[in-house]
Amino acid sequence: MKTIKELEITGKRVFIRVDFNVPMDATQRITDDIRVRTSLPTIEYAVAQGAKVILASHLGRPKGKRVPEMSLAPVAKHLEGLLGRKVAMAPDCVGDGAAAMVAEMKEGEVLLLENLRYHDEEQANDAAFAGKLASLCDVYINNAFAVSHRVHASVAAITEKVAEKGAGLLLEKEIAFYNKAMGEPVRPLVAIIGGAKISSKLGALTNMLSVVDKVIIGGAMANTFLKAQGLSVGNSLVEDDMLESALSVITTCREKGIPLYLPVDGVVAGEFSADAASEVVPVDAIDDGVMMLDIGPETGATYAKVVQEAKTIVWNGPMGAFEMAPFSHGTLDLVAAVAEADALTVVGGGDTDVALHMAGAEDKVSYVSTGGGAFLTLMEGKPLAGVTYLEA
Ligand SMILES: Nc1ncnc2c1ncn2[C@@H]1O[C@H](COP(=O)(O)OP(=O)(O)OP(=O)(O)O)[C@@H](O)[C@H]1O
Ligand SMILES: O=C(O)[C@H](O)COP(=O)(O)O
Repeated sequence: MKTIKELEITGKRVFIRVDFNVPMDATQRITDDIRVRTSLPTIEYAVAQGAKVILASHLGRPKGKRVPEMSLAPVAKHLEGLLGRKVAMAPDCVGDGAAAMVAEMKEGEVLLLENLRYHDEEQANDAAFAGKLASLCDVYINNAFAVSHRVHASVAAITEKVAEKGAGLLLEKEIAFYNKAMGEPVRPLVAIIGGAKISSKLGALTNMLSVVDKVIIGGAMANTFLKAQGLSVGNSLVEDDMLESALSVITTCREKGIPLYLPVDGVVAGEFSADAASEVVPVDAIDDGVMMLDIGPETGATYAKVVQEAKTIVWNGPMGAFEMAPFSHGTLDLVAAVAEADALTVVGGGDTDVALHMAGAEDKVSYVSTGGGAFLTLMEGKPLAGVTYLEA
């Protein structure tokens, strides 16, 4: 896979697929701009090289309709502030309007196309649609790591329609950090897996077991592991159809001699609410009427110790329902431990990133991935479609 720096882009129309799928509040104010900021080095490089920079992204899931709340116009404004230069906004990503704006571009100018997913053909990986996008440019760059697990027109089919293609600096960096952590890890390598469901992370968990030295489990997925071991977890979120899978992970760890850390205590409450009265109980004393919403302090202390001894850490998924203050300690304390660890630390997953931000620790880990599903795909040991198409 070539990178943007290996391609001749001066004076050329360079189409950069970015992932500006950013969270916005009801007034369309961007509430977290990490995906925009991490795109800047590639955009600035292309501008400095005198390319005509055409940016394209999706935002949300408008299902082929022009949903005004999912317009990228607010992102163009925001990007303008970050870049310190004008960012023109095209009325659509294909069609005469976009083509006319591209035709008038001068070297070093930046244009953002409107939401790719206003067209069904984007997610259908439609070849004709990809051809229309490709007709806007001379060079295609994929810098959209977070959507590179999707076989969509602007990620996949377009690569077959352009003369020159390559990776942007963000895509390159994401892959490099992940490969450094998982490909040639300084050991011990510790995987921390949390979040809501085992079902969404079983593939990642299973794949990680062939590489990691220790595994820490937290979040709601720990409940299923505890239940699989015969413990009563009350009303806690459990995936009953995953009990067998949880047991098989436990067995594999035992056979391979991989320590698997599960909670020994937890913070429980009668309801999923920030105002609910909560208490700490051992995991073998969870009453019928309550649910476990965070790991407890004893568990947190053990997890912190494992993290402190690690030389490489890969983390996806929070330890509890951290959005609510009474259940945030497990996750935030672990963020603090990971931040202090003398280790290569790679963190991925939307909610895990939010927790890092809450703790103000995003600069204290080696790398924060911009991907959720894409990061998980790497953890599953699967190739990223976007990368495969760039290499073909
Ligand atoms: N014990 C628990 N009971 C119920 N919900 C929990 C529990 N622990 C964590 N959660 C919830 O799990 C969610 C995060 O899980 P998820 O697997 O989506 O994390 P992620 O991989 O970091 O994020 P994303 O899926 O956005 O990339 C949070 O909303 C959190 O409240
Ligand atoms: O937010 C993400 O994970 C990416 O932008 C991909 O979005 P999608 O899950 O809607 O394809």
